[in-house]
Amino acid sequence: MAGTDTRVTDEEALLLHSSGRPGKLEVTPTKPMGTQRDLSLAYSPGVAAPCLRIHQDPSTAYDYTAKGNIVAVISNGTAVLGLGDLGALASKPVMEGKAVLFKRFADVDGLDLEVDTRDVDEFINCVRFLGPSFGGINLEDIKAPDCFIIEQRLREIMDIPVFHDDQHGTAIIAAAGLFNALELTGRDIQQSKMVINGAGAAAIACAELFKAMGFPPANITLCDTKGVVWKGRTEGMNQWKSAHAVHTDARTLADAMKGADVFVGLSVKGAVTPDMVRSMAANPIIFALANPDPEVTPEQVREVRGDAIVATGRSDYPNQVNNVLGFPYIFRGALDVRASTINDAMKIAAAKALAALAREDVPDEVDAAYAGRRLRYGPEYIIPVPFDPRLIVTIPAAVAQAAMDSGVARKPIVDMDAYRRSLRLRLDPTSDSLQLIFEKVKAAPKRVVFAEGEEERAIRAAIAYRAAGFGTPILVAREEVVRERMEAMGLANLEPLEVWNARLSRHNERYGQFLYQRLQRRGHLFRDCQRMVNQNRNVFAACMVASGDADAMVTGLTRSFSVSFEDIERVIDPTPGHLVFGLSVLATRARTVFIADTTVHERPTSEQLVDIAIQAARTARQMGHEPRVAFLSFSNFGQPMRDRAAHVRDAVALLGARNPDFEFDGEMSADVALDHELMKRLYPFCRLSGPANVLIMPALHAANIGAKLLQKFGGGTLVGPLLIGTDKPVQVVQMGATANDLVTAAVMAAHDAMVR
Ligand SMILES: NC(=O)C1=CN([C@@H]2O[C@H](COP(=O)(O)OP(=O)(O)OC[C@H]3O[C@@H](n4cnc5c(N)ncnc54)[C@H](OP(=O)(O)O)[C@@H]3O)[C@@H](O)[C@H]2O)C=CC1
Ligand SMILES: CC(=O)C(=O)O
Ligand SMILES: [Mg+2]
Repeated sequence: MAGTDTRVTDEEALLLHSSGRPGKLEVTPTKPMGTQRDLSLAYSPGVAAPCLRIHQDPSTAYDYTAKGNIVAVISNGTAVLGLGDLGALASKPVMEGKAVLFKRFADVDGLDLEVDTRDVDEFINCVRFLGPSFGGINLEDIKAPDCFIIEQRLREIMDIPVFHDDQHGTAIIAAAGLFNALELTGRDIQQSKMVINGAGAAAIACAELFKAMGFPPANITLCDTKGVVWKGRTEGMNQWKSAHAVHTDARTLADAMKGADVFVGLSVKGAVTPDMVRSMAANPIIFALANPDPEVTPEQVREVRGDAIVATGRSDYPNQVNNVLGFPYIFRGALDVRASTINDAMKIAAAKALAALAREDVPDEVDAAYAGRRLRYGPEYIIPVPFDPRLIVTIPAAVAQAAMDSGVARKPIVDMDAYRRSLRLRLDPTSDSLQLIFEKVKAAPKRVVFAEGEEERAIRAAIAYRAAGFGTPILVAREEVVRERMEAMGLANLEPLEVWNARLSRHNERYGQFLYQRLQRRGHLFRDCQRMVNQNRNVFAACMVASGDADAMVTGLTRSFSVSFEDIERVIDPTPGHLVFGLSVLATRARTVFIADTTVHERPTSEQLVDIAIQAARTARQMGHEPRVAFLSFSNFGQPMRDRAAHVRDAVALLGARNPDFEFDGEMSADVALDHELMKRLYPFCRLSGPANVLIMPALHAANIGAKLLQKFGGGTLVGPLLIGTDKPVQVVQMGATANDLVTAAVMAAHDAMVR
């Protein structure tokens, strides 16, 4: 079973919770608190101003306080996962967990509140007065039927969204998974028979949503601790169970499971036996969702049924049907439009968006987060995984749109595209610095050739490039190989990609002549050139770009940088008067920094450093960053005066003589370059008006090591190294690049083609 190596022991979990600062979260200020003035502004006397504003107009609380981004996770601990009534205090680890999931996946500030009462009225009275503090209320792990009464009453009396996660979050995710599982097993929802074990919060909400999706009410049988919930039963009943009672002769779970198409467990560990599984219909769908241990394990199912689609609520098996896929994003969308409630339209929109996302190609980053499992729509992947970065864009946008369409949005979004961009930015700081370029390329799409067109990553990148509207991707490949790969990836139904076969292309004669003109005095015969065009895909792709058949090219997946670059150099020269070098872009939430030369010149001379600085500054500006260039060294402005820093000092002087139109200075150490306060204090004469954002390194090893250290410890994302200075747009990715990296490189190459 995939993923078993991700199992954890109790000891490991206890150690995690107790190590360092106990628990899982802390509060971080968002405003500076370093000086007396900071205190005067943020606290007394300054804080009086927003208080008075809010008093005059309560809606401004969303502008002057954190209210609009805080969701309270509230429980009384009466149904903690499937562990039962552990009480308020013992539920705190789960509630802290939900709070951090809010933050991690949707940038919502979750705050856990454990309310120590089992009395429904006391609980409601406690929560109802907390409304001013929060943008929304996420009720969690409150047992049925109390949870139904609590949620209903709080929804009536509070003016912010109140959402019982175990009911609706679970139902939304289960509905999305079920929708796909039915499709994969070729079932008609109208003809399918389902058994739900459990008749509590999660089970009742699931039954309701499944019926709303089209499941015939008579085909869903609920079971609880007393067995089947049948019409006429009196023991252990309540009005919510009665609403789902069915006419049936079945009295036990085992009776009900015979011939059932779908089983949904929302009860307790081990409630289902292998015999029950054996008695189900062909290709059964089994959602054993009790946490932390399912009603029946996937291993137990496999022993008796090889034809089942199995889902659990856990992270360590395939098909995790868990409300973590819902509540962060549903609240994100609801908060962003200041929805007064979370209604059925918003829930259904979330379920549909989740189901649709599972059918799309999965980015490599997501596979990597799951120990390299290749996630592909099918029986072992019916629902997106929690670490899928597309969720933060797709689900809140669908929820926000549904809130607007159904009239509960108090602050509708005017520009949905801008909203989607802002969502992406919440979790991915690079998206901001690259966004400008992405938008420009979409406005002027380009033909980009992917030289290694038979590689799966290249095919997926080409599909993504086209789907995003960046232009036309061209694969250098054999058509039949691309077709086979797309079939194997489950993408055969897509419109075919443009493929150029280097061996058979009618352009080969022309490319061969072109190459011969360039290489005849470098020891190459015409037939050598023709062979290179036929056999070397980098050469062929470069010829396409050189002769205008494509606007730009990307390569690098299968050969090292130097080998790929050598191929390209045969066809494409440096831009006259320019140097070819590597520029790495490190983007963090706080800043974007350009670092050069990270690939080509091992020990650049002063003159080369100057050229690198000028070209790096130009690229930074093209990417929307006003350059502040620092020439880095181990010394600062001649202290200590050592020979090794001399070529850097000379470069600063040489650049000064060329009177560039950007700020620059040096030599200086990295800490001074990046900390403007320190720079002003120690070197008030320094010409940079802010922290440097273009770092010119003294040598290749320092550049390469520095960029990677920054990425590792700075927590940002490294883009590139981008190849700068070639006469035609070319990008060479690193061999370990993902399909996503390749798309970024293709867009950078397309952008390069645009700005020339
Ligand atoms: N994967 C996910 O995302 C989620 C999973 N869950 C899981 O669902 C389960 C129920 O949670 P929740 O609805 O909040 O809790 P509730 O306390 O509201 O409901 C529990 C239900 O389970 C029934 N039950 C308990 N033991 C058995 C048994 N041996 N056989 C049949 N039914 C039984 C109870 O029956 P009775 O009414 O007779 O007492 C009750 O109807 C938990 O295991 C929880 O972890 C919940 C939310 C999300
Ligand atoms: C996942 C969840 O909320 C539960 O098991 O209760
Ligand atoms: Mg729960």
